[in-house]
Amino acid sequence: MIEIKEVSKTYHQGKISTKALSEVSFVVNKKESLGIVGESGSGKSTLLRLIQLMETPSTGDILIDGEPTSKWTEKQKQIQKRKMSMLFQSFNLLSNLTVLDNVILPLKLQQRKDLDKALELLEFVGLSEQKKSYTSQLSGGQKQRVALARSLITNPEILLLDEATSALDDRTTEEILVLLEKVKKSYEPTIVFVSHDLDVIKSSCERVLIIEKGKIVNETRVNQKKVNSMSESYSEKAMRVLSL
Ligand SMILES: Nc1ncnc2c1ncn2[C@@H]1O[C@H](COP(=O)(O)OP(=O)(O)OP(=O)(O)O)[C@@H](O)[C@H]1O
Repeated sequence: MIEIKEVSKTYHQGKISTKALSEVSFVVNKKESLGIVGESGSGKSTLLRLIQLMETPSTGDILIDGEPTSKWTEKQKQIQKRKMSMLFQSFNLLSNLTVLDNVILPLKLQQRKDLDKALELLEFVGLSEQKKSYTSQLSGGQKQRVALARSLITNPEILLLDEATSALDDRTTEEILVLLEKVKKSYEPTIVFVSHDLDVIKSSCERVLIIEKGKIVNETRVNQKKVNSMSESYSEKAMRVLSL
């Protein structure tokens, strides 16, 4: 369980201070999918970076399984970071590496190698045939599939998604959301999904926090609609959404 306890974050740039988060408190339960929605600049990415232990709160603390991370050594933080993976809007793939090498990269950085696992994950995301391609040859949806496979190679307990579908069109977004459901069933990670896209969050999260100007202003359980099957055509989706 992750507990965000009265966390504030202020950035200082010269004489300018920006309060990105203001006394934010909430928990993320093990294996749940928590959505965080809010407009641009509301503090969503800051929250993810804090959970990821890439930044530290100005005040307050982040507790992981009951332990305050502010008291952790760098080594303890490093161990926790390895239990988390992040998916970005911009995919963050290396264009000079093949699809397979991109997937295996997080293991290589830890001086480990597991080719079978990488191949299994490429199969899981439906990209076995592209394993030798360079990522520049792939579509946006395919790139995010590679990024998803790469994020799973370290068996993360926590998957953090920062606007992970925001660069994709509607159809491709649906495909990634279907894949995310498969990830949930097969790997049961804890998911924190940050997005400004309400439809995406509604499709993929059970519980949602609404953030505004650095404060959590509301929390709701999602009346979950089923993720649409991949067979729904663009025009069917358009009719469904537009006729609501
Ligand atoms: N490294 C930084 N230095 C200075 N200010 C920052 C930094 N990171 C974020 N901010 C500021 O903190 C506030 C919250 O930013 P944050 O990126 O967390 O919001 P967001 O909801 O993720 O927005 P977006 O959806 O546009 O990425 C903004 O006012 C932003 O300008």
